[in-house]
Amino acid sequence: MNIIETRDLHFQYPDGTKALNGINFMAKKGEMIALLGPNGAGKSTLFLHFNGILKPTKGEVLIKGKPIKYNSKDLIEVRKTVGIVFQNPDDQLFAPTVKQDVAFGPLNLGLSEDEVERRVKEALKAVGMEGFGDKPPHHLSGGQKKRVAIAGILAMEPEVIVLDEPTAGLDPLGASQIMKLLYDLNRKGMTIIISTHDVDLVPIYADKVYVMSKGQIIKGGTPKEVFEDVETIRKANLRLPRVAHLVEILRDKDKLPIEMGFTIGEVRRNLKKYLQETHE
Ligand SMILES: Nc1ncnc2c1ncn2[C@@H]1O[C@H](COP(=O)(O)OP(=O)(O)OP(=O)(O)O)[C@@H](O)[C@H]1O
Repeated sequence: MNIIETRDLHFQYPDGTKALNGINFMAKKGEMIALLGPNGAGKSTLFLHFNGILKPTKGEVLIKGKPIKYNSKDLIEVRKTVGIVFQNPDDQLFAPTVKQDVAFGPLNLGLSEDEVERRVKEALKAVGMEGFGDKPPHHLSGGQKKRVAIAGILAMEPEVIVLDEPTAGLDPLGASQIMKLLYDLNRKGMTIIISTHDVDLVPIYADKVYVMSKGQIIKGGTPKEVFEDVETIRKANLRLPRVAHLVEILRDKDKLPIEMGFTIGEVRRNLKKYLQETHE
């Protein structure tokens, strides 16, 4: 069963902007999905439908097979299942201290103080922000705010975590730490959906990739299936992972028949294979 599904989803903003034009999106339990697309493609708008913050103009959103009903009781249940980390952490952080911010969601779930404390501690540790609990969020750097925003959602222990550009604004080490954390959570069974412009990270972590352009999904599949369709990738103002671009150049310009790959590991294997074959 799909844990999140949209059927023929359309959305128009009050000013008339048609941001989504017939989206059929599917996330199965336990998948790690990356949504790619240029600025303004509709990624954030789609995400805001996943926990009922926005209501479709047409079409429907199903959580665990049930259409969202948009009454407050139903929305509480939906938000227990699906947690969203917004693109801009300033939209998410508002409490006087980091600790209070991360505790806000769990407290609203009516959990005991001990349980809230445990979750806050664990979530801050997971994002590498233990020791920052007493700081006001507005004194943190952009990347630190992002981590705290992620901790706030982790502390809710949702079944699905949706992150709008989780690595944007993070330094390279911070970005790989966050991706590694999401990967570990995914291995433990959590469904993870991210939007990103970081095409180098996608083939390493994602099971499934969707490409959006102008409010539509123009391609979906495994990273291999998606990145092999170079025409669609370039049409959506995206690029190949750099390591794949290198293979493309070696094949096209240098006429070396190296098998395509999308991660450093894959390309390394393919290069070694090629070198072994030519030296036999
Ligand atoms: N509140 C709003 N009112 C009107 N139009 C909006 C609003 N928010 C977004 N839009 C428009 O909807 C379209 C989709 O925007 P959205 O933010 O979903 O794109 P995105 O793919 O997340 O882009 P980015 O990669 O830049 O974050 C754009 O044309 C945008 O200008």
